[in-house]
Amino acid sequence: MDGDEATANAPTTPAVSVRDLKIGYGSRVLLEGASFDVWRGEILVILGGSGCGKSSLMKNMIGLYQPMAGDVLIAGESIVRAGSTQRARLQRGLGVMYQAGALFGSLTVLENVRFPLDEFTDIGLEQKNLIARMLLHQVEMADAQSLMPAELSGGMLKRAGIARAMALGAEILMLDEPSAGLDPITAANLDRTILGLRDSLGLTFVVVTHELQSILEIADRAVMLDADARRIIAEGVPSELRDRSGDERVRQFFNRRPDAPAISRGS
Ligand SMILES: Nc1ncnc2c1ncn2[C@@H]1O[C@H](COP(=O)(O)OP(=O)(O)OP(=O)(O)O)[C@@H](O)[C@H]1O
Repeated sequence: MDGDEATANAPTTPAVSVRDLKIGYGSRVLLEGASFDVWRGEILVILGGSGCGKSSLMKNMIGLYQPMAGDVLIAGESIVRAGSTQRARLQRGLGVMYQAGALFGSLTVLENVRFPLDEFTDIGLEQKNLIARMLLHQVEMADAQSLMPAELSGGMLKRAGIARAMALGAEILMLDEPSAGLDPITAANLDRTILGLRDSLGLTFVVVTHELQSILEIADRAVMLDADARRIIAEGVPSELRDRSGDERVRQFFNRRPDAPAISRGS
């Protein structure tokens, strides 16, 4: 048996691989020794309390910031060590939605979704409009294409942001706090859309959130960060982390207990 050949042909390259990553700002370290994989078609959630570095981790994963040490591989290629051309190519395979959807206020919803195609492709206008409408249809926003962002509800802004993140055909979507600021029903509907996109298009999602309900609903796996430990303190299936984690900090999070000391709250 040819082991090398088997390895080369095995469909085991993660969509994203985070390897011994150390991140921070200036001399301040937020997280170190972080390693995990995101598999194709998987929804992986990054969770943890406020300020533990979830968004910063995501920004390092998409090559927006340079980590202090370690590596991030996108489909096997390092986005950390990539030159600018290679990095731009890798980034085009990553669709990113920032917290508020970040739409341009002076453009219609359709124009916002079309924007990456206007910027990065030579496709004709009719074709681009067709793609943008199709994307809006996929996020259940077909009727809103002519509206301005100011006319949209919070949930609609997020949906339009997701459609725009998909415009260049990204297979990996990174969503920063998609349910933040949404009422529970709107958040649940958005969760359903995210699951639908994964199921119908096979997209891979990395979702930063601390919305417990959302985590339990959509995540195949979660990695949990902790500000004090500056490490990943848990990784696994959310319901198993909730029910079986031996770590009090993890149980506190999943059982919605406030930031009480991990000890002394027992019986
Ligand atoms: N560009 C930056 N320069 C310096 N410090 C930053 C920068 N961005 C974030 N920070 C700091 O890093 C820490 C982690 O921030 P980050 O936004 O990554 O956390 P988070 O877990 O996503 O928080 P939240 O859940 O509140 O959004 C915070 O103390 C923040 O002030």
